[in-house]
Amino acid sequence: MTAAPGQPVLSVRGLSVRFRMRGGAHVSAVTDARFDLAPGECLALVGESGCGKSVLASALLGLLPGNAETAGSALLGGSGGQGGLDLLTADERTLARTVRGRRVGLVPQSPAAHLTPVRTVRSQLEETLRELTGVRRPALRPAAEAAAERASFPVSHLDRYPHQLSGGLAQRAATALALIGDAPLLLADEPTTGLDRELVDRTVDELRRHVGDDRALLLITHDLAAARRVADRVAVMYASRVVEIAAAADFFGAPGPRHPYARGLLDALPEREFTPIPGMPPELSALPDGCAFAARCAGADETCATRPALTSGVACHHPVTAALEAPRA
Ligand SMILES: Nc1ncnc2c1ncn2[C@@H]1O[C@H](COP(=O)(O)OP(=O)(O)OP(=O)(O)O)[C@@H](O)[C@H]1O
Repeated sequence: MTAAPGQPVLSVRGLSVRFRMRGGAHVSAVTDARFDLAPGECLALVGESGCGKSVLASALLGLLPGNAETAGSALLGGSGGQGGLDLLTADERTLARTVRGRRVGLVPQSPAAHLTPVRTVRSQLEETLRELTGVRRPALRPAAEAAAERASFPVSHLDRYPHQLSGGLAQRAATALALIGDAPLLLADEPTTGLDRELVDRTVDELRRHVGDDRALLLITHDLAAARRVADRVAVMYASRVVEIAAAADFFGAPGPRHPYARGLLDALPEREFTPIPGMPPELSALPDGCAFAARCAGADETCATRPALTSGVACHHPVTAALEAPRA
């Protein structure tokens, strides 16, 4: 099922996730996230470890643990009530039968943990094909081979077990599984963890190749080079909030990021200034009322004691503008 014409594949509004902890405490893992994902688009969600990226992905798949409380909406295949399914309120039966694999394909962080260790790749592809597409023998074998080829997984390796695969091939096997249902939304949660640079590039190029007229990719990563390589837009998360959303060309080129945290992220890259952002992110159980980045920000002043809204794509009371800073390399 694809999005209606002119509709986003995914429309996230005010999505918040917080975890109930012992003693009445709460961890706010995602706060008021809002973004759309258009057909044919790749949105990279970037940010430091622990900022809430994976929790957001789990919310979209209905895979949050029992101590999670959610608010807002995440409409799949429509918005404004026009045929969209709200992933936050859908029941488990709907999610299991019609969403996971069929409308949202997950490319996991760790294929080694995602693939069943005691079954060959062929058997896992065939099972997923049976389940999602209804293909039966004798068509199953050629269908599994076609599914492998689609993700550039060598057919000659189909009878191998996951532990017999390199990291790159395991990732391709996981991608092949994710593509079987032809889901309009591909959700890749840190799909390049543990891969070397060349394999990272190959993996994200591969994922990008599957973003077509009807399909969008949400790429969750802390690898800014990977985001730069394939994303159309970049959403930067800090301490549970999306603090900037920008076109990738603007973000990585000129004028560059406008939020001080996002600029700090880029400046920390070895190929840029290699300067770490001072300090640490706040505890998600004790977020300040105002800007969560203020304690680490050289430009903070009294206005930062109030929380900035995400206006014009940036949540900062005084975002850096092109007029203030020279374009970056
Ligand atoms: N079940 C839970 N109960 C309480 N806190 C949780 C739970 N699951 C996740 N968290 C917290 O939510 C926060 C966000 O975690 P998340 O895994 O989304 O971060 P991330 O940005 O994906 O980081 P990484 O890149 O390391 O995966 C973390 O502080 C984490 O400890």
